[in-house]
Amino acid sequence: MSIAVIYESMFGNTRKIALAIAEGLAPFGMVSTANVNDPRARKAAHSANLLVLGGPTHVHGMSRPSSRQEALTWSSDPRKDLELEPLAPGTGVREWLRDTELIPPLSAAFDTRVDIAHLLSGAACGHIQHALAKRGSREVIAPESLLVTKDNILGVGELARARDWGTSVGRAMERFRDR
Ligand SMILES: Cc1cc2nc3c(=O)[nH]c(=O)nc-3n(C[C@H](O)[C@H](O)[C@H](O)COP(=O)(O)O)c2cc1C
Repeated sequence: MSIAVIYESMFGNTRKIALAIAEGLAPFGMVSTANVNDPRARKAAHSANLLVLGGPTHVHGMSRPSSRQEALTWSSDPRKDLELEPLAPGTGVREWLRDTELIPPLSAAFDTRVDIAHLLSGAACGHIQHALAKRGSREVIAPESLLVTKDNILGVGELARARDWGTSVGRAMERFRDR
């Protein structure tokens, strides 16, 4: 099976989570991982059986040009101590999904968000899965949020949880394949 793990990330948290998910998926097929602003992302999606797509939660949902602009502003505030990802300026998951011609038949969605009550944080992952379904892709497993602190630092144990979730995605994908 060919698996594409595609992510958006302004400050690196979602990139690290995506790489950990890819590790968990490694026993289940050929895994390619790419940022939405890397041309390889589209190529990987076009040839994949399964797309695992994720991004940061911005304003309770998927990022928009305005929220990514806000993130750029945060990164130039020395008090926040945030380093911008080299591939950060550009498109987001929402636009990438809209502009990618071929979306794999199977998918799973994830996000990163702040570790506070879901009612307060919102979560991008459900919106991403909904957008994938609108493109005709079937979810193999429920969307998942991985958590960061209010200071934008990955929570303790979240990389391990991401690896385990990747393994669960792989197992779920196999159940779909065997049907
Ligand atoms: C403009 C902006 C808006 C955000 N809005 C939310 C939000 O509504 N809920 C939330 O839980 N986190 C929110 N966050 C925090 C990010 O989801 C979180 O820091 C994420 O891990 C960043 O991922 P990244 O490092 O891959 O960019 C927001 C961050 C930014 C920059």
